[in-house]
Amino acid sequence: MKPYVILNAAMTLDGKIVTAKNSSNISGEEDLKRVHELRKNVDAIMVGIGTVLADDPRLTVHKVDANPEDNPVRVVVDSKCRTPIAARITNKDAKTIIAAANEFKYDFLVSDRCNVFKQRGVEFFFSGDTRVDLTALMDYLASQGIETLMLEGGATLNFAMIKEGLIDEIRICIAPKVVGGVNAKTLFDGEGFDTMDEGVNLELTDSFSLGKDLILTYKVLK
Ligand SMILES: NC(=O)C1=CN([C@@H]2O[C@H](COP(=O)(O)OP(=O)(O)OC[C@H]3O[C@@H](n4cnc5c(N)ncnc54)[C@H](O)[C@@H]3O)[C@@H](O)[C@H]2O)C=CC1
Ligand SMILES: Nc1nc(O)c(N)c(N[C@@H]2O[C@H](COP(=O)(O)O)[C@@H](O)[C@H]2O)n1
Repeated sequence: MKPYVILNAAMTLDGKIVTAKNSSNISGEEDLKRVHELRKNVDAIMVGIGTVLADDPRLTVHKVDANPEDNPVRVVVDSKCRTPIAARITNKDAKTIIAAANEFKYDFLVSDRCNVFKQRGVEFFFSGDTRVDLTALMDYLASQGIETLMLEGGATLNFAMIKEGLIDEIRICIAPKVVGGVNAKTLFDGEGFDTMDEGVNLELTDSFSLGKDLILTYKVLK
């Protein structure tokens, strides 16, 4: 059992989702409104710990009209429980689940940080030995009533999710910009596949201009 997973991201024409110096304002205003309408229409939104540490995102609906109950559940994939106490995703604006790995479970559960998170209502899910078991996580989220999940990056988690066959749809905003840089993260990093034959095949289902950007929607072929 798993939620329907939509990966949404913004990238430059050369496939970069952030520069090597961590600059990531890619989407135009119109696209950000589209993203927040999508946030409003899913049950949960998930990012990797790399994104939390780099951006300190809110992961709420704050660029279009919304009520507090429109905020999706926030899920952070954080094997080693590195989420900072000051991270905005741990505030009370929405429910938050931190998914961590079993190796770090006992030390974390007795830590002061864990108590602070618990007081804020943050929940935890442990799976996998040293790294979060993403399939088990999807199964758990589905058991919690989460039917639709928006994956919002970053590069490492995106690849792990698609490699595990857990992404159903991809919505990409391509900004008319090129930034280059061998150290700038792309839409899918991770270890990559060795051959084109191993690559994940997609089917283009929609494409349209939005302000200065181009929006492409793909179904992931399984
Ligand atoms: N332009 C865009 O649409 C977006 C850009 N970003 C950018 O992406 C960057 C962050 O990307 P990354 O550093 O790649 O971090 P990430 O957000 O993909 O998190 C990766 C981390 O997740 C943890 N993790 C735990 N279990 C895992 C598993 N089973 N598989 C994979 N990872 C697992 C690991 O600690 C791993 O290092 C940021 O600079 C952010 O600005 C992030 C989201 C959207
Ligand atoms: N769709 C999109 N376009 C961009 O240009 C971006 N930089 C991102 N980044 C993602 O949005 C998160 C910020 O969320 P809040 O506004 O703080 O709620 C950021 O962490 C990335 O996941 N997305």
